[in-house]
Amino acid sequence: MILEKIRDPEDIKLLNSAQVDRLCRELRDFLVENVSKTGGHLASNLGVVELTVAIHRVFDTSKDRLVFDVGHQCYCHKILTGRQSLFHTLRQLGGLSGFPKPYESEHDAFVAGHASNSVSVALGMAHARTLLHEDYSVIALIGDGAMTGGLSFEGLNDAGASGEPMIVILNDNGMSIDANVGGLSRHLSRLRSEEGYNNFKRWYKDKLQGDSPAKKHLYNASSHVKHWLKSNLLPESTMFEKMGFSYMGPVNGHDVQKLTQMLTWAKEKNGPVLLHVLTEKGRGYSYARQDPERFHGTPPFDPATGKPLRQSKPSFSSVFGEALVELAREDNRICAITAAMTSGTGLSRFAKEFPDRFFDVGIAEGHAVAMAGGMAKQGLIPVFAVYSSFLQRGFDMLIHDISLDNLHAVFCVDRAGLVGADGQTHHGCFDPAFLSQVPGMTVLCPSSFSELKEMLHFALFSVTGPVTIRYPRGAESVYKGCSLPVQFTPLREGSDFTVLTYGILVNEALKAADILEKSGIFIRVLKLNRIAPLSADEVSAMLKGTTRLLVLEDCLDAGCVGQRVAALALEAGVKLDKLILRNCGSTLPTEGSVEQLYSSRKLDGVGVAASIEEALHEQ
Ligand SMILES: Cc1ncc(C[n+]2csc(CCOP(=O)(O)OP(=O)(O)O)c2C)c(N)n1
Ligand SMILES: CC(=O)[C@@H](O)[C@H](O)COP(=O)(O)O
Ligand SMILES: [Mg+2]
Repeated sequence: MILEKIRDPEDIKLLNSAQVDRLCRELRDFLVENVSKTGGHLASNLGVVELTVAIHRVFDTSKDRLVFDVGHQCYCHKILTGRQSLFHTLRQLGGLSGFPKPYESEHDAFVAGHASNSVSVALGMAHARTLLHEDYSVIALIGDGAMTGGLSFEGLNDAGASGEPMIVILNDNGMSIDANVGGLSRHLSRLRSEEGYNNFKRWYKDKLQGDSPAKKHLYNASSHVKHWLKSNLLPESTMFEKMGFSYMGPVNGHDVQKLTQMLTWAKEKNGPVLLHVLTEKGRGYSYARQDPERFHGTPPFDPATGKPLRQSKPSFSSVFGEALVELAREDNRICAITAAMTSGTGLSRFAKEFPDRFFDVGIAEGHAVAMAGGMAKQGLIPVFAVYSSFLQRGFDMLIHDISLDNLHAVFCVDRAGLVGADGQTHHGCFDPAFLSQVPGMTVLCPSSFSELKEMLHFALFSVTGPVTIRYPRGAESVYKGCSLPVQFTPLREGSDFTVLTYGILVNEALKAADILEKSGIFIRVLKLNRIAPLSADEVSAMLKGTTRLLVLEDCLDAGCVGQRVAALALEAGVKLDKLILRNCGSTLPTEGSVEQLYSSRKLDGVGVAASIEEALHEQ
């Protein structure tokens, strides 16, 4: 085994070409074997095996700065930079992160998880190197999907003009999570045809050049075809050159030798270079190659069949998607928008049934929000389904392009709260605070599938201004009730303590009530159905009879609902003897199962019950 012997990435530079080929094969086997157990972003990593090896043959990532975009394709890099023996802990509590983390290794130059920032970060590093008179290379590795994000254009625009020596490696596999979309994607596929053209030219010369009169005749007669192909299929110059980059490629991203040569040239250039690399997502594992979307982020699976080990259950996303299709059949003003997350947000069926009313805008959340504003203004009912942490990108547009004109756009905020294995960059821990700050925004929080459906109907047809429905990753739990969107619903009565919560955490509050009941402690469980707007009168009505309160949430503390409830209670003259704000605190949890993370932050039934018992003993 060659892979086992790679203790340091410098070892890769010593391998001969046969050993490099073997290393690539072993890396693929290692990825499939491990990710089949842990789950993770398999297809993207299988696609960058040769590219990662070539990068390590040319650069020293302990000093040269390799900035991953999104970072879901960093597994080979982690394996080759001293983390092979820990790889079985990937995406688990206390284990390796699935994304680059500088705290894990000096080889991880920068945090990643959200798309399209790598060129900006790399340019910042290049400026630092120049101003501090240091000597190292800076490389941004960005996919064709991530390049659809507006932020990457801002970075390219600035970097191209800056003249700073840096390399942007564009890993073009034609795929985002789903097929890539938009004008850039079309430009890239035209550039890709250059590789096809070069291959054709080689074949053409090979076959038709020679001394025989027949070959000469055929060569002359057909050369106009070659010229036509060149002038009609290939662009005159690339957008990257126009922005100030030296463009190199496209190059076969599975040929380590060619890649090594190109990277060496790029390293020597004294200015910004864009190296266009063509790769195949899922390469080397037939199930992933045939269905790269399914293997983009996969749960554990059987490597022999490619089948997931557990059957997938209905989720809030799938229930939302089905419900939206039903409603869209009734009302043709309803449109669905996704920012490159069609399947993740449950919109695949909508996309098939209503292609004209379905908009995949690429990884462009800010644009999606502003576009929803335009649609709403002109009479449509836009529904933007988006993961909570990615909507952070659209905060300004929520205020400027939606709220200021009180437009009726619907935001279906998926992955709200803790998401589990993706960790810090993906937890939806900010939206309760930032959505509640948007003037005029209604924020609804279903705790069950039936409630989600009810609230979707209410949001589409009964709310006039902007409205959000926030729901978690995965399935509903024990609570399957349905409260119409009234402000709050008491789920359990008791006078010793009140637990106020919303969304999926009602299940933990109910568990706490069961645990405490066994010790003769009876708590009131209040379920908030709408966390914004919230008034002093509503809080006063909610807390009638309550003197001891615990507010349970899966977001960060600053700006959480508990803080608002406390302030409004004070304003309303509600006197509380005891107040516990139980949330994620001021730091984002890392990776782990949602249950483990709840437990680590005492957000689970056991933790809540223990806190209440402790508080009662103190009194
Ligand atoms: C701001 C933001 N929006 C959405 C995502 C979700 N996301 C992660 S990877 C990905 C597709 C990236 O495609 P590409 O960069 O081409 O990489 P590939 O998977 O093809 O290797 C998307 C949409 C994200 N990480 N960040
Ligand atoms: C890398 C990335 O941002 C996405 O692929 C994310 O991991 C998807 O997560 P879900 O599994 O929750 O859809
Ligand atoms: Mg891609």
